[in-house]
Amino acid sequence: MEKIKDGNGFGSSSQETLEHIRRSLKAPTMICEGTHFDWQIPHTFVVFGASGDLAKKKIYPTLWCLYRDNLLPQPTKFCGYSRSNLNTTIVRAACTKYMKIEPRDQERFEEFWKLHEYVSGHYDVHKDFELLQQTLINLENKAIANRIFYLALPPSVYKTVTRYIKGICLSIRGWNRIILEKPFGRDFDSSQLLSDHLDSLFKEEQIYRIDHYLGKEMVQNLMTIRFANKILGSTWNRENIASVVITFKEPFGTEGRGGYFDQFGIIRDVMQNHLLQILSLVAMEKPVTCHPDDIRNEKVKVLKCIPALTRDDMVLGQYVDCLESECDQHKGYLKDPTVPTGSLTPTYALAILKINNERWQDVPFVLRCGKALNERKAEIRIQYQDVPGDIFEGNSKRNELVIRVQPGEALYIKMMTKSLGIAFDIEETELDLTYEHRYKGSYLPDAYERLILDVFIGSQMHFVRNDELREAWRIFTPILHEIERECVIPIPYPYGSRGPVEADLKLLENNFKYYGSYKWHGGDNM
Ligand SMILES: NC(=O)C1=CN([C@@H]2O[C@H](COP(=O)(O)OP(=O)(O)OC[C@H]3O[C@@H](n4cnc5c(N)ncnc54)[C@H](OP(=O)(O)O)[C@@H]3O)[C@@H](O)[C@H]2O)C=CC1
Ligand SMILES: O=C1O[C@H](COP(=O)(O)O)[C@@H](O)[C@H](O)[C@H]1O
Repeated sequence: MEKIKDGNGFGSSSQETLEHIRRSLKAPTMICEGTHFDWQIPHTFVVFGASGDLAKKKIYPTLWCLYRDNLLPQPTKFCGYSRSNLNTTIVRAACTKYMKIEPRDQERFEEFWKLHEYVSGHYDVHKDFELLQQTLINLENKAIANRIFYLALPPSVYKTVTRYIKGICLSIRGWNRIILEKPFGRDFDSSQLLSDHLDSLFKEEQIYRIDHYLGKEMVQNLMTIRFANKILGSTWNRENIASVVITFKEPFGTEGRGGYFDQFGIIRDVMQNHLLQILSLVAMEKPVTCHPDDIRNEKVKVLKCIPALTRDDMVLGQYVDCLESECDQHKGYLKDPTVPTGSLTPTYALAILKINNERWQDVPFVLRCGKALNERKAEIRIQYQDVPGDIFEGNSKRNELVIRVQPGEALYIKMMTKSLGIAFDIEETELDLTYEHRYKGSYLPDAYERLILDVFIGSQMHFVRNDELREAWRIFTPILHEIERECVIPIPYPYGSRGPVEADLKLLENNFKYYGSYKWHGGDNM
């Protein structure tokens, strides 16, 4: 029996990579303890919320890519479910523009849609779930099948839908797995209620809480960068590192989706999940093995060392009109007609987190995220301390290790070298690993492709465990409640700017030095 690593091991050239994955998957494999991937057993993938945005933009296109690349068990069939009176033809028409279909794939694309069914039903009507169950049984030709249920739904219906899945729609002789999208609650208590509810229906190993940042190449890379490199591993501590800044920036605002965003705000939307997940991978201790539970145990341990945030740790912002006088497109958050009048919801947040353990005591971990900023960027910036006893007249600048998550995956180390030529000056340069150059022409699977494949495989390495979630809410709930209770007014920042100036001051106070002198000569990194 071949043993493959949890996760997916994507590598060099796309063709080679796909071949490798296929070979590994086709052998009946033991993925992690107690989990089999049975290539030949029929699987059924049920998409709840099939009429929605997420389903058409992400889930169906991902299923298509996995099917096209022959990565799914055979046969895998698909069933959409939502309240709208649709059919497969209509679902297909809605999704097609988000799918990449080369002329050579046309035949396969037709085959893909022949494997689909659609059921129209309510989320709280018993007989509609009976109809779904009957449709699934027919789709599976009454054979043994494993089932995956993807809840691409608003959390308000999670409880009823999961109850009906459990009561009516489970596969009797195969396994059943449930994928849930964030938000997993609004705060500690609501998240706990949801968790208790899910616990009463399913085992933790059946529940896959998706945080799609855990499916991104450079986020998955963090474990390797840290634990397979002596040169980095030995400096990864408070003796060498001054501060860590984890950033998420988007160059667009809510653009008509303000109704949804306003209920959550940027802290719940991005910081409490994506950025905190990255932090835990950057800061955790080395796990005993690469087993998903060993990794998640370490993530929980480090989160437990972080005290709940307070007002002093935060800077909050909300975007207003773009400053350019002729710009009438980039209007302030409050001018989005879907945003409630006078909303105080932050669209920008910076938080300083402290980790009270031997490795990180006194090293600020800065999480920053915002909408309607000057660029699209997600990165991890590890800033090293000043060189002690500098002999270069104070001209040495701090080293930085930057892990660029997107766009343009890269890892670079900013360092000082002698300037070229006869002079003995020093200058800033970089050791640069830009993926586009190093892995030219390679196929980088989308985060959802990796994560959905992981669910088929049964690997929970890149999914959020219940206790991680509890710790995340413990850190953020008091400050979220305080912001709401005290109607904290966010600092205005112009659409297209870098966010509130106060955020840069906070960085400065927290041992992050910005020199403004570094020049990148590598061209466009987008
Ligand atoms: N392989 C590659 O693709 C490489 C690309 N590059 C590119 O070179 C460019 C510059 O490199 P970079 O590492 O960002 O170096 P910089 O020195 O320009 O920026 C360093 C950090 O300082 C922040 N910053 C900018 N202005 C201020 C300010 N006034 N106060 C406090 N902080 C500030 C930036 O964040 P922010 O503006 O987000 O707040 C950034 O996090 C980037 O576009 C980078 O992507 C560099 C090396 C390799
Ligand atoms: O979860 C979310 O993430 C997206 C950004 O995802 P990305 O993969 O495009 O970086 C963000 O736009 C959205 O508000 C948030 O809910």
